[in-house]
Amino acid sequence: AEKADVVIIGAGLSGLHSAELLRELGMTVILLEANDRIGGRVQTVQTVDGPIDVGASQIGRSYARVLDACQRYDLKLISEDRDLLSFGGYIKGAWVDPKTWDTNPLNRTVGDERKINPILMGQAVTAKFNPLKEVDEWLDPKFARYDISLRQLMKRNGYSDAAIELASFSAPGIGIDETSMLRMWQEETRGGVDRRNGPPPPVQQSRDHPFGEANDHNLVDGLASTNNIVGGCQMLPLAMGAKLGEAVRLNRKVGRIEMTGKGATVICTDGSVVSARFVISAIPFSVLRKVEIIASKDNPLQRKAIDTMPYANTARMYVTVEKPFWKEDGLPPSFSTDGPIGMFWAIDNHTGEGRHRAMVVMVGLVAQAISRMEHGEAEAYIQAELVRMRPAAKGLIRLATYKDWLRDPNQLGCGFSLAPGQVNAFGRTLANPWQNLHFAGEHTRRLDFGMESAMESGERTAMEIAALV
Ligand SMILES: Cc1cc2nc3c(=O)[nH]c(=O)nc-3n(C[C@H](O)[C@H](O)[C@H](O)COP(=O)(O)OP(=O)(O)OC[C@H]3O[C@@H](n4cnc5c(N)ncnc54)[C@H](O)[C@@H]3O)c2cc1C
Repeated sequence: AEKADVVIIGAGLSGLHSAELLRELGMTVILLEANDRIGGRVQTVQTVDGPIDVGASQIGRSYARVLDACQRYDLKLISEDRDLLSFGGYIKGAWVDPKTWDTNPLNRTVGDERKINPILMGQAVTAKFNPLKEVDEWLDPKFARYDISLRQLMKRNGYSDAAIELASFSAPGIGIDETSMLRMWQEETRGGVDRRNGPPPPVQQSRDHPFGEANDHNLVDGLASTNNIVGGCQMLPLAMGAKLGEAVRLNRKVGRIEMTGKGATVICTDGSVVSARFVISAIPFSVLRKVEIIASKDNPLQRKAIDTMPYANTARMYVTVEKPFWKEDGLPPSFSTDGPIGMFWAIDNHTGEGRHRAMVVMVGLVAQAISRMEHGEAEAYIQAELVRMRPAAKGLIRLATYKDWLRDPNQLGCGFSLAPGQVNAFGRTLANPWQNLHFAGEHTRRLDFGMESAMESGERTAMEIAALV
């Protein structure tokens, strides 16, 4: 067996950051990566239309560690150019205008609910009842009673069945029954930090699209509210990996971890073996549950977390629209639907004419359903659905690339979730070490979100180990 002080499983941002910090502390590190590339959920695909980030791309002003790493590796940031054109809704087989929804006969909600944009019901209710002020409060037992679903929250607060039905297709998280409110509010409360770092309102207030995809483009200390890395986001893990050099081993899928109390042995599916004093699992629980973990002391609660933590999916089809078909049919360029393709995001090209970039964005239960189809079948189905709803789009949509994160065998999902009851059951302890096994990855976040949470967890595990040697 090869030997190192620390063996890290997974070369996503969390594993890479942990490795760079442990190396700075003088430890020997080996990083085992199942894939033939590093970066995990940071992936840039080269297409005929240029590089496209099919995973993470957006870097906020308060991404301290990510920004610091970009500076260290001399990566250039630019204000994101992905503002969305205005949104409509295709609900129950009809086009609805959010502005006149209040008086639309299809609107069966009651009282004040009638005024809520139907494509935003889930998000609006989630935001309205968020009791958290600080980024760590989602784990505070003081808020344990909110470890419930969005449906339960809406029922508790007297919402009509029609409002609950609408909320089910715009619920943040996996779905209206599947995700704990505390998990949803963690993300929302953390998002508030970025908003506080931006220019004062009303800069973004006039936008009529709902998904926080509008960049305010106002530079504060040289940063817009949303920034991208020039050349694609994968430039960051590539730079980190290049510095680690031969410590990163590609095509090494871990199949087994054996812990003895004094150390651990990690065995890959190709038969190669690495022994180390410490192991860091920097892979999602969706794939860790396929790894055999042998420990001299069992940890039933952690096993439960690894085995049952749900993962959300997103599938996205990135396309070029040859000419703006919305000028033909007079409907809003972007739209959200309660049907099987979720959302169509038309991206502003700043001229209003000619080619536009666009994305079909499937999240939640819609994304889980589309995953049952092979890529080719899914692409054809999505194109057909688009043309069914927007006949004017026929022949004008050209595929750039498609990515379904649930079908990626090294990811099996796009991001961690916690079901109602799971924050109280194991959410507060799942980042704790189990003998020599430490846990990094965005799913072990405490305060942060997105790429920054992966970096946060890499830093935490490096500090845990530094404190033990
Ligand atoms: C579509 C999408 C859009 C996103 N957009 C943003 C955004 O705009 N901004 C933002 O901040 N965040 C975004 N995120 C979130 C961000 O990408 C993640 O939080 C972050 O990259 C996770 O890093 P990680 O190290 O925790 O895990 P990962 O990146 O998943 O790394 C895990 C690694 O482990 C490897 N692995 C798996 N199994 C094994 C095994 N058995 N043996 C060895 N290796 C294994 C995998 O191949 C992978 O490389 C997005 C995510 C997705 C999917």
